[in-house]
Amino acid sequence: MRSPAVPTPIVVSNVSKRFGSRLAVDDVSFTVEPGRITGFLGPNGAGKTTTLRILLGLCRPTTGSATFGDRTFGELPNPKLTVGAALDSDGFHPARSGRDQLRIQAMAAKIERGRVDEVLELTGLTESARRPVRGYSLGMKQRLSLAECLLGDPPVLVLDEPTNGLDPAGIAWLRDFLRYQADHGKTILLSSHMLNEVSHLVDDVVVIDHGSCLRSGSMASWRGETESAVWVRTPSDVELLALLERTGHRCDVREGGWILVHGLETSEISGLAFEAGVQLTHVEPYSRSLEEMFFDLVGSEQRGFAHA
Ligand SMILES: Nc1ncnc2c1ncn2[C@@H]1O[C@H](COP(=O)(O)OP(=O)(O)OP(=O)(O)O)[C@@H](O)[C@H]1O
Repeated sequence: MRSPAVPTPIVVSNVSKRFGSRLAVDDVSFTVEPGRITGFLGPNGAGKTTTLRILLGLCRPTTGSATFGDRTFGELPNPKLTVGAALDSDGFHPARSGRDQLRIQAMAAKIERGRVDEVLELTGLTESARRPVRGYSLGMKQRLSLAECLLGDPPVLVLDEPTNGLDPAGIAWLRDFLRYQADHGKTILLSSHMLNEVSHLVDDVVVIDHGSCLRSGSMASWRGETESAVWVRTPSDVELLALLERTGHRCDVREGGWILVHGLETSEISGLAFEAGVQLTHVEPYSRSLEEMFFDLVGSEQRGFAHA
């Protein structure tokens, strides 16, 4: 019988990493809490992988420290029992079956054999477990990486770009899988440069760009700080635009007759239009995407990266 894993935060304190003249990570600090899914987000080259490599003991920080609880990766007696890490889902032996890959890993980490079938079940791979990995889709390889992470039932999961190559159904499966793990107390840190893709997966965000941490905290508080806006449609656009101008409200006219009104809630624009006798046929709250919130943070000159 395994004893339940002790909830373990990830603590990154003032980590910097210099490669020659390049400062890849610049004084980054954040904490990842147990029971939460935290997105480590930023464009290509922002410093995400370097930070994760430091956390996982694969690279030494120039300054600062990164720990699981109060221990660095190197200080953990059997790391697989504390942290499950997936940095690369393409490192499996193509001729070996998924089950054999996991058995070898389990043996090396002195984990009981029965756990292999449990993690195959948890990741939905039981049916394909005896087939060689060369026949697996990218999504199945991602699941096999997750299965490997779970072998030691660790309290912490660290996943580098886990949505890479997943179709919408795969992303939906990953969301439910991660939520289940977080609800069972695991600390989950996942990196991604596809901001909108992960916005529905994460509770908290750490945003990094050019090696510096720009923001850390909950998605909800970040959303709460962004300006409200409302989509409306009206058969009387001239009257509505005149009303908005009179009342000092900024708006954008978009395709299909939609008008985006800034700085108002749905009830406020409805009340304003009703009092002025302007009919509205549609009123919908506008929700800013994570990508747009990111650009608000760094300035619009960096818009290029999102489609890289
Ligand atoms: N071993 C290395 N030697 C020199 N420079 C490096 C090394 N590893 C990373 N870098 C540089 O450090 C910066 C940060 O790279 P890193 O891979 O951490 O970014 P990233 O956010 O993970 O990007 P991506 O989303 O593309 O994986 C980049 O400019 C990269 O070229």
